[in-house]
Amino acid sequence: MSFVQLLQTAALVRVQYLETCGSTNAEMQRLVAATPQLAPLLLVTAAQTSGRGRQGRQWQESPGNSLATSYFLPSLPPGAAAPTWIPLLAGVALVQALQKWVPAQLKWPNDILVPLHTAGVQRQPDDLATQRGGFKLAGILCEQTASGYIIGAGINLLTPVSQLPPGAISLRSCGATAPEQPLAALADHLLALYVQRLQELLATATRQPERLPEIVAAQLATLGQRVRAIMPDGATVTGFAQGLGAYGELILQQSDGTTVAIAAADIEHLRVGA
Ligand SMILES: Nc1ncnc2c1ncn2[C@@H]1O[C@H](COP(=O)(O)OP(=O)(O)OP(=O)(O)O)[C@@H](O)[C@H]1O
Ligand SMILES: O=C(O)CCCC[C@@H]1SC[C@@H]2NC(=O)N[C@@H]21
Repeated sequence: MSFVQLLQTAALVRVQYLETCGSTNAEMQRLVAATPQLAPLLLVTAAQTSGRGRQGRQWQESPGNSLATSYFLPSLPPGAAAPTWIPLLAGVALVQALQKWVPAQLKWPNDILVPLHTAGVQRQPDDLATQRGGFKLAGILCEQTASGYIIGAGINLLTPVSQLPPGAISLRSCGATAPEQPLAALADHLLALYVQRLQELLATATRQPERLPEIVAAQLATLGQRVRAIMPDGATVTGFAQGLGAYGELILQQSDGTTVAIAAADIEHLRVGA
């Protein structure tokens, strides 16, 4: 029995595998619209053809080498953490699952990185990897619907370096998987670890929301760095990433000592002195 079948047997989540799909998040949106009372569900494909990132950006796939998945969370009950924590919790769950293979870290808000000088990595750092503070192995895209939240995750599993975009890495090109390991077994093992951890964290968000800042901060490579935040309107804020706010915002301390809470931005790591 596979790892994901074990999850299904324990009734943790229903899993639907798709041969191919444009975007698992878009497919989940269609399912949610057709079935308003949809229960938790995991959509999975290794052949996504038009994956999306934040702000209409593209998530590039290498069909047969990468994993795309979307988890539907119907709701968070009253008294639970704010939904702005969901993408960060998904990031933590995926980071902790990937740590079975590599020293994965979270970059606020939605990037999963492997540190630049990790042993075994078959790729030279480029500008994008340096700016992010690591090679991008996976990304999270959460979207809200009328009846819940869609938690999308894209992971580069076996993609050769030649097919990866600048600044990216795959588990295989980290030297973390045996060359003969098939994608299905790897994907299955990773998904089971991810979904289990995600459900634990969502339970914590419901019962002990006060614990979230500490849980997320423990995996967040962004904290303690000097960073530039580029806001959706293009404005920039530079500062020292000090901590997380009540809604999961990134708290930056500016050079004049004042702090600012960043709710949404692209984050660049700055070299000391920049
Ligand atoms: N398969 C992939 N592996 C790693 N990175 C990818 C892949 N496909 C696309 N990307 C990167 O992911 C980004 C997707 O945009 P999105 O805004 O969701 O990410 P972001 O986290 O905000 O951006 P960034 O990673 O540049 O900080 C693109 O900028 C692209 O560089
Ligand atoms: O760029 C990012 O960091 C976020 C990328 C998120 C990609 C995943 S793949 C599964 C799900 N479906 C999509 O269309 N996007 C997300």
